[in-house]
Amino acid sequence: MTSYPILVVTAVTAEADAVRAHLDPGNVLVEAVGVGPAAAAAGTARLLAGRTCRAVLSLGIAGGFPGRAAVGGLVIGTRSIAADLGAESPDGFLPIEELGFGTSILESDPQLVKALQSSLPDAVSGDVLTLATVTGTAATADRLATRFPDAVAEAMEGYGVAIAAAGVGVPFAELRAISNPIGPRDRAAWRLGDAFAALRAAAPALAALP
Ligand SMILES: O=C(O)c1cccc(C(=O)CC[C@H]2O[C@@H](n3cnc4c(=O)[nH]cnc43)[C@H](O)[C@@H]2O)c1
Repeated sequence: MTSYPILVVTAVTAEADAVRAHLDPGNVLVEAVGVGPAAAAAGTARLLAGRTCRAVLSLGIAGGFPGRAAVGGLVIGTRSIAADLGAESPDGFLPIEELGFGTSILESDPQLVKALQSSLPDAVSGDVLTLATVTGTAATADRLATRFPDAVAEAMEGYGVAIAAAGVGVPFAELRAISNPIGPRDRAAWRLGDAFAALRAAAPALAALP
């Protein structure tokens, strides 16, 4: 029986290389499409056009909410949420649901989540926020942590990949390795080596996905 490949979408080549080296290329296709939700959606849609895939994964590094996801650890996204898609108001942020323009929340496929959880038992599961701007102040981090009590991480692509996958009815999930805590910008504190090591270690779990 034909087994269609898994498509793994990353933002940058370094993320793609981290997992590609540990995978059977016939079974998993890994492509970097650029940083941010727009590049992620456009790149994923292009890769899915004229190709059948059994699942699509958004994969890469991310910021972790302190106390919820540790630097160097892995996060399995149960939902990918476009946290800045909506409108400001004097009474606070209004998500697109409240504006009547669709949904800012896309669920990961439960079977993919279950398979990842079973292959990666140390990973934390929870919501992963998608933002066009990396959080860089304690005030924004606190506001997001309050608005999204189940969020464990933020990155810049998951919702974009998910919307492209949903457009063609392909199961989606998000897997992230934490490179930095979410909070006041401190680029020197980013632990890219630890996060890339976690991505490399997670690669075999991708090949085992249903
Ligand atoms: O601020 C810098 O100097 C800088 C240099 C290189 C890369 C960056 C990024 O922001 C990379 C964004 C890239 O990584 C993901 N990511 C990692 N941590 C976070 C975060 O705390 N919040 C949002 N995104 C994050 C993201 O998915 C991008 O693909 C900055």
